[in-house]
Amino acid sequence: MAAIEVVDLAKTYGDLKAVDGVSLEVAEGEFVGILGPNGAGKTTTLEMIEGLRRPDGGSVTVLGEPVWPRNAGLLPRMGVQLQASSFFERLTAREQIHTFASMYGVPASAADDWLERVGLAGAGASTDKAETRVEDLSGGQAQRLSIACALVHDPEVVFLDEPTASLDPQARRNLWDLLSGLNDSGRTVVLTTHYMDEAEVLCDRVAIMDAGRVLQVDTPAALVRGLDAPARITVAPGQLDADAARAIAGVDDVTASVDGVVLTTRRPGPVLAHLAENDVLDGVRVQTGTLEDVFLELTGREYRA
Ligand SMILES: Nc1ncnc2c1ncn2[C@@H]1O[C@H](COP(=O)(O)OP(=O)(O)OP(=O)(O)O)[C@@H](O)[C@H]1O
Repeated sequence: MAAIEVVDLAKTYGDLKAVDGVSLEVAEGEFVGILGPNGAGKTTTLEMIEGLRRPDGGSVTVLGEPVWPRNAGLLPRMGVQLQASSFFERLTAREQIHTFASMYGVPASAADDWLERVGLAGAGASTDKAETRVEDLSGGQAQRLSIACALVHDPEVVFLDEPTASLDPQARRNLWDLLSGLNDSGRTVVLTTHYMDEAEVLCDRVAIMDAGRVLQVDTPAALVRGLDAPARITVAPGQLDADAARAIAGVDDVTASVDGVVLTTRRPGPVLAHLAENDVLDGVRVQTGTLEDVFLELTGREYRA
């Protein structure tokens, strides 16, 4: 049985089709990302899957049960982190998560364990923030706390809405370590993100969303493999002149840049072999397609998060 089954989901605001026929199946234990630019419809989709917004059309089941009308029986089995994390004011981090724990009948010791697991308390934490008020936490610390609060009742399915939005690159990477461990114990995780690299690093499969529709769903590697995009091979400066590069069989285009000579080719194998034979392989950089290229191919537009 799929952990999550979304069929032809739709939501309209006035004239705007915010979600326009989205279907998606998530297997148990899978980590799936919904990736798209601002306004693509990710949050609306996620909140309908969570049972927080009423769909205008289509259906959602989580763990085999319909999420709408509001299904209170599912709440203990789901962990939900909303995009704007809201906390109880003036509580410390520890009081905050204890409050969440008590709502689910979870012992305070389990809540303390979660503070440690997300690095906000205990010997492993670089800075112990358990007794810090939530409004005095940094953005990254607040995100860690809100994820811990969403997980404190050990849900089977976890939903995260842009968990690393507005964090600096270092804090994002720290949070990735935490998130990548989330489904180790078989939890199903669905997150939304507008960061391509995040989707690529964390997710088993990625649903690329734009203008209310899911354009393609697959593993990041398969999405990129399906591209009809050439490889770009950059040879370090001073090793190869542009005319010699143009003469290499399989090279479609050559441009000079400050990084060296850039060869565009759909047959990187023979071109690299030629460079090796001519002893100019040192410092060569090969770039293949990225999820940005996939988005460009699917929509005809550059990806702008
Ligand atoms: N309650 C609402 N009333 C009217 N329009 C809405 C409402 N919620 C969302 N929208 C619109 O629906 C579209 C999709 O919004 P949504 O928040 O789902 O996108 P998103 O992909 O999550 O974007 P972001 O990355 O900016 O959060 C946007 O154009 C948004 O302005």
